[in-house]
Amino acid sequence: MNPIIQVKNFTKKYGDFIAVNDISFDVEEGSVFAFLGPNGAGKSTTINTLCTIFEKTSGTLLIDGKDVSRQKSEVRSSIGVVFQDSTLDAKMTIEENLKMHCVFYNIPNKEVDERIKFVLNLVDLTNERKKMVSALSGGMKRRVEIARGLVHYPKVLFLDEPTTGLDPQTRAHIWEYIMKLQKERNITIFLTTHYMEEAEICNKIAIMDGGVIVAHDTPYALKKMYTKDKAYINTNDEEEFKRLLTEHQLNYSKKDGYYKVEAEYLDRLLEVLSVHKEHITNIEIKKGTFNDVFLEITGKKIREEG
Ligand SMILES: Nc1ncnc2c1ncn2[C@@H]1O[C@H](COP(=O)(O)OP(=O)(O)OP(=O)(O)O)[C@@H](O)[C@H]1O
Repeated sequence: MNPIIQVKNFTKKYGDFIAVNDISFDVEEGSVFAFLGPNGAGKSTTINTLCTIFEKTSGTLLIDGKDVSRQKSEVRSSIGVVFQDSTLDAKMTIEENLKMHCVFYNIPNKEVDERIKFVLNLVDLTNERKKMVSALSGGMKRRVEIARGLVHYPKVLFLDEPTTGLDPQTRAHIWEYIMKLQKERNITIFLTTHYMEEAEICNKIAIMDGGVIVAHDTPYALKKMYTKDKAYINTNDEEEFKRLLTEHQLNYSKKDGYYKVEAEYLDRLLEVLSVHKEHITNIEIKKGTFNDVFLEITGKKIREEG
């Protein structure tokens, strides 16, 4: 395992206010890493410091072994950044925007065409390259931003809510590109999202709240730790069913005519169901969701899209 991003005891203060309080985490090379948290958690502060835009107050932040405070230009050539707000020049074509970025990054002239061809192919925009950015849909603009973030061949791509405001089909396409980058180019993706189903398909997730990291693990481990499966049951003998649940020390609640029973103690639940089977009219088992994980850890619902 090779950590391409290393954050150690990072603190950032704005005046007396501690926005990020002594956090440490690593991101493995070639992984897709989701950085989540409610509003004001400290995500943007952390990302902006990693991207060399903000100065840290204390701690060590390394990207590909380079210090983000002391080796800014080396770090900048190792990272690509796609922010939420478009920074494309709308009065230029896709190709012109990419060319401008190549100049900015001192890409040798002889390599420019090949690189532009390569990144446009990655996001399926080869045939659109002569189009003006002003004429593109929101999804296409986001794809151009991703292509531009890649044209200097970074090792890490930072994506700040890459799919916010896009329709489900375009979101799915953006995810295809993200996964392709990871698999075929071994690019490390560091992203923020408020779509829990997107966080769930990442390799690792860190959840920030109040300036600290409150959870950091695989989606599977977090789900296992923070959610419980539940059984939704209808019965035609409620009194007897309640008696059995109580006798077997199973927590339950009743809503809209069905009993919601925690399926944590499966052996006890199966015993109740077996004794009571003649009276059960419907049963459904629901798995815990990643929304439950987020709610359980932060006590807050993830921001819904407006
Ligand atoms: N320039 C600043 N001066 C003072 N306080 C700031 C500044 N920038 C951010 N903060 C505060 O620092 C805390 C962390 O902010 P940050 O933008 O990093 O959070 P976030 O997790 O990215 O939130 P969001 O999801 O809303 O973007 C917040 O309380 C915010 O108000």
